[in-house]
Amino acid sequence: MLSKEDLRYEDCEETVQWLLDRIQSPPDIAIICGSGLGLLAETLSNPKTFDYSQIPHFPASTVVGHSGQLVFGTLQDKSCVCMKGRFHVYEGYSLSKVTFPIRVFKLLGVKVLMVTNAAGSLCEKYRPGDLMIIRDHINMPGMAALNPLRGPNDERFGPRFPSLWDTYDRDLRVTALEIARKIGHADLTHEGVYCMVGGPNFESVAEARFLQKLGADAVGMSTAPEVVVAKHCGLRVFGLSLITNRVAQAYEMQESVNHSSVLEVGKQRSQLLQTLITDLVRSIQINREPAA
Ligand SMILES: O=P(O)(O)O[C@@H]1C[C@H](O)[C@@H](CO)O1
Ligand code: HPA
Repeated sequence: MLSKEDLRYEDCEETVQWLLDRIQSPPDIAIICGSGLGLLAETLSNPKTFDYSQIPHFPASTVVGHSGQLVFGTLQDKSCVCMKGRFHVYEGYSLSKVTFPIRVFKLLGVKVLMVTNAAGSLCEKYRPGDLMIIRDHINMPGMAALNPLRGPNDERFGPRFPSLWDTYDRDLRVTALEIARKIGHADLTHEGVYCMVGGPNFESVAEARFLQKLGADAVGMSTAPEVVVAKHCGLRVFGLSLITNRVAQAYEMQESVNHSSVLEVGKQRSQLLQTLITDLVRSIQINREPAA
């Protein structure tokens, strides 16, 4: 049964119609800006911006560093939409709300979803300021039934039992690594496994050790639900983590992390992220089906 919190296909259609009435051309590519990474949205030309509070059924952003705006515009001649701020489960939102924008993007005609996030490093060789192209994820809440696909399945969005084996698009990952090499940042660009936890606390030492043993290279509090829903509805997905801190895996390690330091690293690396995403957008070929 759907709960009162769950948004339906018809709610999605309402939001899509509201947006279509106000934008010039529907987007082909959607970009979600993680904590402190909203400056990515400033790269769009001819921007048309909506506060989340204006958009029917959209939740509000409550986290510092997530300004709560949807920006439509052009990047490298591609029609794009940027989420300046995402929704997190720890804010108290249902997974249906957290992932609602993805379904809106799908119905708007988006083909490719690019997700960015801030994450802590569990891998010896990752340093704050490094980038991790997401190869795969571990959805900790999802594995414990906090999954955005829980409940009745609406086939208009996708199948009951989607497979996640090839979720993070191979061609986009390869191209992103090539771009990192070309712009001279191969040394700080890795490919790895992102693990989502519910947050909002940062990890205890025992939790960090556990996640590292599970095979996670970086840990954060978002992304997996958005990606599950994107894959469910057939979007190509690219994911990029900005490593903002090391996660202490020994009581002797003097690693302190807080949200301000996460945002600070985001600011320092925003130019690099913009360059990488912009070059990746340039490389994407969009095949729009001819109008009927
Ligand atoms: O939205 P993202 O996943 O980038 O935000 C990360 C996780 C928490 O929301 C916050 C912690 O500083 O950064
Ligand atoms: N843990 C969880 N989420 C995060 C971290 C972290 O260390 N850094 C940025 N987001």
